[in-house]
This record gives sequence, C-alpha cells and structure tokens, in this order.
Amino acid sequence: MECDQTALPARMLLVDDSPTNLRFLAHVLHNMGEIFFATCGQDALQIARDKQPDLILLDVEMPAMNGYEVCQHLKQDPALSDAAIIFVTSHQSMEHEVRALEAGAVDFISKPLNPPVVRARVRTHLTLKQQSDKLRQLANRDGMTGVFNRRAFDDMLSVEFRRHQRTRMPLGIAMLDVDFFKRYNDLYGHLQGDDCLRHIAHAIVASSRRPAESVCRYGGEEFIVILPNSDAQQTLKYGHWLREQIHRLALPHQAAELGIVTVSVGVTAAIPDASLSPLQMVQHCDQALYAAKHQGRDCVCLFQAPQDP
Ligand SMILES: Nc1nc2c(ncn2[C@@H]2O[C@H](COP(=O)(O)OP(=O)(O)OP(=O)(O)O)[C@@H](O)[C@H]2O)c(=O)[nH]1
Repeated sequence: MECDQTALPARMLLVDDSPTNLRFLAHVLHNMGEIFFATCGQDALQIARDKQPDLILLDVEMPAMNGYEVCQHLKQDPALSDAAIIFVTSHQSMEHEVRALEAGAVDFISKPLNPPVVRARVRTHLTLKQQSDKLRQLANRDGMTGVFNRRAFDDMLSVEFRRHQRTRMPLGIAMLDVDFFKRYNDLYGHLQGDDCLRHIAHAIVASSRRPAESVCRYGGEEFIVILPNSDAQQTLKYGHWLREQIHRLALPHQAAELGIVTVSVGVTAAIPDASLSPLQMVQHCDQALYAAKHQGRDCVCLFQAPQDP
C-alpha cells in the first residue's frame, strides 16, 4: 500500500552558502540519515521539493535569499511545510531566536557549532518528526483499507484543484461504487464484506501507477481517485481500466448477475477555473456514477455538462 514511510532513513537537507560549513555539518551528522546539500535559498527550495526532507538545517545569513525567506517559502508550500526546520546562525540574541521560531522553525542552533549538541538536537527533532508523520498518517488513512480517508481526500483535492488552476492543466476524478453490495453482505456476512472492500482497495491502488494518483475511501463501499493532468479521455480510459481490474479479481458474488463482484464508475475531468469548485467536481463525478448505476451497473460513465438550449 502507498505511503508508509516509517521504515525509511531520515532525510536531512543542509543549507549554507559556505561549502566548508556544509562539510563540517555533514561530518557531525554522519550515520544519522541521508544528507542533501544546498548552497543558496533557490537550490534549497528545489531540493526540498525533489527530496522531501524530514529536517532542514538552514543557515540564516545567505546572499540573495536569507534563511528566514527560505523558511517562509517552505512553510507556505503544503508539500514542504511539514519538514522540521532548525536555523543555524552566528547571531545569539533573543530577538533572532524569536524571529526564527516565529518563522516556523522548531529550533535554533548557534555557531560555533558544538557537535554533540547538534547531534542531540537533530536526533530529538527527527524523532518528533517521525511521530508526527505517524499521527498524520493515522489521521489521513481509512483504518479498514489503508487508503486515504474522506478528510484527506478533501484536502488533497483542494490542493490539486488550485495547482491545476495555476498550471491550466486538466484534473480528473474517478468515483467507484461496488454493485449490489447490500446483497453481498446479506449473502456472505459483514466480515467477508469488509474483506471484499480491502481486496478492491488494493486493486485500485495497484491500478494507480502514477505516485500522485491518490486513492481514497469516500464512503462505505465508494472509492474515489484523483488523477492529476488527466483530460476527459484519459480519465475515462482509467475508469475502464479500473472496472477491468475489479473483474480480474473475480471475487465470487452469487447474488449478482455475473456471479462476481463488479463496480460502477463515474468520471469527470476539467481544467479548473473560477466557474468551478472542488465540490462541484465531486458532484459531477457523483452524477456520472449515478448514470452508470442507472445504465445497469458494471460500466463507466463520463460526466457530460448539460448543453445550453
Ligand atoms: N461489509 C461492509 N459493508 C459496508 C461497509 N460500508 C457500507 N457497507 C454496506 O454497503 C451496502 C450498500 O448498499 P446500497 O447503498 O443499497 O448499495 P448496493 O447494494 O451496493 O446497490 P447499488 O449500489 O445500487 O449497486 C450497505 O448494505 C452497507 O451496509 C463496510 O465498511 N463494510
């Protein structure tokens, strides 16, 4: 299943315009995780996006973009804002310490660096970061299937919606509902019904090959997938692919016409603009799903905007 990163080694990004300082810090932190380097603010932001570090040791005094500005950019970006930031500076005044903490840093280390103190503080903040990652993961996941839950879906959709608004790229959504699931529960029992939902969740995750495709449990026997950069045809194709993957599972369902578990899928895609909201996109997807059920189930429908008379 996606996204359990608890077993991964810690990732640290060291940012300082002096290569000598970077070498020294890397030496101090050896064996504590994977280390990346940046010698200016712009590079730091790019590397943070690419490598998703757990912790960033950020020099305050740098040309072009200083540490506080880098911190501000990191905290404004939802994809980067969870990294723990420790400022490293030769300023020792209370005023600088307060400014660093107000900017969103978790700690403040003064130069000259004392290696055992640096290691101890980094270790503490890596432990805290791991714990908050675990809590976040628990809060965002559906306990039964392990995929994202409805709350996580709402957050991810609004982030993706804004991102696609900026890039003017199409955003797709596919919503899937198990057919005749009440009959399934009635025939096989609720526990086997739970198992069936877990199999379906795994199959959807396995069918979602791009890392940014986010699979969520939307309600009881309903799942929803966010498909970045997908136009209507690509989203429709994905919907058909999903339906076929559930067929391939061949989960027995003697109370359904085909004798196996099938799903109905509704899909929609749009380049988000001011006339559309994330909620409306979900409603469109739901309407398409309703149409698929209406057409006899075990099929895929694309939302069609009503034509002007
Ligand atoms: N086992 C199990 N059943 C669930 C869960 N969540 C919802 N359900 C059941 O899913 C069934 C959904 O029933 P309906 O909404 O009538 O839909 P359906 O029987 O699938 O019929 P169609 O959607 O029209 O094909 C209900 O019986 C719910 O109790 C769950 O977590 N586990």
